Amino acid sequence: MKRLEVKNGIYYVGAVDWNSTSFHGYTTDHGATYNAYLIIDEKITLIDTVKEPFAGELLDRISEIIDPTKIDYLVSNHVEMDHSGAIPAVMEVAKNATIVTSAPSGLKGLQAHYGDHYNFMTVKAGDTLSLGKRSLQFVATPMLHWPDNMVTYCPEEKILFSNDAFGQHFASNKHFDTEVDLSVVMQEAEKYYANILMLYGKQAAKALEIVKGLELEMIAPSHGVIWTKYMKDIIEKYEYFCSDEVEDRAVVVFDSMWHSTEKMAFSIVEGFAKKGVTAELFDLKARHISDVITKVLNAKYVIVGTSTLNNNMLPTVGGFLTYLKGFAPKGKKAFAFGSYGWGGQGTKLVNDELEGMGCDIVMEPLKINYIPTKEQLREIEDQVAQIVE
Ligand SMILES: Cc1cc2nc3c(=O)[nH]c(=O)nc-3n(C[C@H](O)[C@H](O)[C@H](O)COP(=O)(O)O)c2cc1C
Repeated sequence: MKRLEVKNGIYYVGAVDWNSTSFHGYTTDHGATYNAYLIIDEKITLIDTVKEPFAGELLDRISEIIDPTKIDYLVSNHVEMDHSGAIPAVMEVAKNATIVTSAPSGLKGLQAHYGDHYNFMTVKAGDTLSLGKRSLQFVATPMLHWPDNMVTYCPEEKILFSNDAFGQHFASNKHFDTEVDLSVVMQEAEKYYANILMLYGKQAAKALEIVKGLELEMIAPSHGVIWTKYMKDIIEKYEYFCSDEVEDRAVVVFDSMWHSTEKMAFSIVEGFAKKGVTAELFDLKARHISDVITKVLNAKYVIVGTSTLNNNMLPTVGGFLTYLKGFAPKGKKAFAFGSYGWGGQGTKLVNDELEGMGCDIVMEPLKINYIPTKEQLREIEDQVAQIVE
């Protein structure tokens, strides 16, 4: 195995999950990595671990550098199992190691996952741990995206171990931002932010202020590539993601049994086009909700369509709305649309859901009985064009 020294005496010892296609339900089209870092100093320190099935790869990478029994500290920035899953395997080997975690949530979370039989040291915001020549400073980032989250800064090396922040699901045997296709990595960073962090925009903005106050040469997240040359770019992206700024852009998302609602969706896209507004169409039979949510981030309009099935909306649309609601999309401009046969309850239910989650309803539900005619479709285009500001 190649030893990858990312900075003086600091090594990448993570794992590449080439075959990952789903990360707790979010699609990972470019695979994933679980990054861990080993610091060689008077105190040998491991920053985070990997998902449990990759414990062997982690220990093999560590063994290329030192005997893993010599690990003194294991810093757990986040309890979630993609970073903590290999803690038992590491502790089995490094019997004298101390796990460094946030108080109280990190400690409680790790004990609930792995028991209380390890040596633990709890740290809080501003605490410093000396490793010898280097030190680690801990920065609490609660609810980014669990209560226990923290990031770890090494001032002597000007490196931030940022855990989930600035991460991307992107498998590669190249680990720096300068070595990969940056456009793909940036898209994956956006998808990661949208699906994992979007709900916590306020906390993200606060954490960004702290990060901007640090002297930095490198940001080493626990997923994807390490930021060096493009550090400023990803920080600027994050500032934008967590801002209230919206693009004059619409996301039109729907499902349809016999294409009637689909025809309406096409006309809605055309209606936006008439006013020069970019609108993207997502058929929930073909597109995954994690991709749709990525587009919802910073979009002005979310338009949701369903036909009526058994007095209800289509189940895929219900699933999407449940996911959307979790992100509290307050203030997005929205309306419901769809075809129906008799009762036509589907669109009203979608409308009520959108309203209930705080969207700004800009039009009564657009409903068409069975198959829309050409005239009706033209009318839909005009109605949509009228609501565009
Ligand atoms: C299994 C089934 C159940 C349906 N249930 C209802 C219903 O409860 N109420 C209603 O208004 N229409 C109902 N419809 C009619 C559809 O909503 C209607 O055919 C509509 O045009 C389909 O639009 P779509 O092609 O976009 O799916 C049902 C259709 C099917 C196939």
